Parts: sequence; C-alpha cells; structure tokens
Amino acid sequence: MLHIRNLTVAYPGGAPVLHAVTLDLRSPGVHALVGANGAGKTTLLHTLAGHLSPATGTVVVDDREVTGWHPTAAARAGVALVPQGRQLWPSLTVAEHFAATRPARDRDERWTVEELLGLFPPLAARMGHRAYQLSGGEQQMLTIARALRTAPRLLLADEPTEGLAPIVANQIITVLRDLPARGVSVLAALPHAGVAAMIADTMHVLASGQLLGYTRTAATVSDVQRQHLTLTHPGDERPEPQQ
Ligand SMILES: Nc1ncnc2c1ncn2[C@@H]1O[C@H](COP(=O)(O)OP(=O)(O)OP(=O)(O)O)[C@@H](O)[C@H]1O
Repeated sequence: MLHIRNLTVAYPGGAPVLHAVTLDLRSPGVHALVGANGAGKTTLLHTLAGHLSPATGTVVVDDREVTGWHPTAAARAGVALVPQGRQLWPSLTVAEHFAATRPARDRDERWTVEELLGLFPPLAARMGHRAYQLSGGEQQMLTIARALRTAPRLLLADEPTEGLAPIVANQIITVLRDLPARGVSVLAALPHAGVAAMIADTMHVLASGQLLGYTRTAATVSDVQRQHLTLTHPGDERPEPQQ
C-alpha cells in the first residue's frame, strides 16, 4: 500500500528534518504517526502528498513510485492530504467547496455530496454558509470531506482532532475509523498516543525526524509511552520490524 524507503527531507537552505525514514504500511487500516511537536510529522505527510521533494529516498503507493511528484500527480495516485489548520477557502460556501473539488483519478470510486453529508450530517444544514462562518468542528469536517471528494485510497490527516471539543473530536474519530471499510486507508499524524490508541491499528513513533519503530494499539497507552521513551534513548533503540 505505502512503502517509504530512506526518506531524507530538508527545507530550502536548512538541515534535514527527516532522517532516512523507512515505513511500510502493508495492510489497509488506520495508522498513526505519533510524535511530539517538531518531530517531523507534518513534513512527512507533506512529502507524501507531493508538497515537498525529498533529498533522498523513495515513496511507493500501490506499486507506483510517486517520489517527488507534484501534488496533483500524487492526488491522481490516490493520496489526499487533510492539512493541519484546515486551509479552506474562507469565502466559498460548503456547496462551493464540494463543487470545486473533483475526483483526481480515472477511477470508478466517487464520493457523492450525499455520501459526504451522510458522513458529516452537521454540514447538511450549512451548505450555503461560507467556510469562515463554520465552527471549528464543521471546518474540520469540511476539510476531510473535501479531501475525500478527490477519491483517495490513502488519506493523510494532520492532527485531525486538534483544537476540537471532545464530542466533535469523537465524531471525527468515528469517521476516520470507518474509512478503511470504504476503501480508504488513513495515516494520521497525532501528538499524543492516547488519541492514536482510539483511532489506529498501528502507531509509528517519530522523534527528531527519525522513525523509531511501531507498535500495535492492542498495547496499552502506557506501554506505548514507555516504549517511546525507551526508544528515544540512544543505545536503547530496538525498533520492532516495520509493518
Ligand atoms: N517551512 C519550514 N521551513 C523550515 N523549517 C521548517 C518548516 N516547517 C517545519 N520546519 C521545521 O521542521 C521540523 C519538523 O517540523 P514539523 O512541522 O514537520 O513537525 P511536527 O511533528 O508536525 O510538529 P507540529 O505538531 O508542531 O506541527 C521542525 O524543526 C520545524 O521547525
């Protein structure tokens, strides 16, 4: 599904912020990228979505090498980004967001507006409202719905519950959890193992630009935190094999 090999990424004029990241997601599902602020989660998702080109390494999605592709080409390969901070078009209505976004690939898959409103019922009453008039939760729903409109097979979600009230965060989590059953896998960047444990089948731990290993969420949250702490100590690094 997704195979990342030795990915090193730097911003222009800067030192690398991702160091030889290797990650395999072989099974459809919800996968979490867990790490503290500045660990490199956003950088990795933006590289996968084609917004950044790696200095070295490769990215393969469904047997197609997409390394360094333009974002529209990555979208055609079935990758969609739900960016941190939402980045909606403030003056466009919900309906106009849907109208302006089309499936990116020659695939049979389609998310109709009705299906998207079924996932996010609060948006149904807001079709004529502009993005800036929506609540934070509604904006996040629209951001995810807009990404799904491109008919992805892999949804990259950058801190999808950030800043949301618990009840709204739970609505978002429920939708993300159900997406694999509808043919969409999820890679979600999350700062806390607790939320990751609610969402994900596997957690991949990123620290200071290095991917340290993964754990299944069957482990308790405290196990994950202990493993993270252990793994972040040089000399104690014994990453589990990547899935
Ligand atoms: N546009 C940029 N130019 C230069 N450096 C950047 C840029 N964006 C991020 N960085 C740096 O890259 C490193 C990784 O940042 P990144 O945003 O990927 O981490 P993150 O894990 O997503 O953290 P956060 O949760 O705070 O977004 C940080 O040191 C950050 O300062």
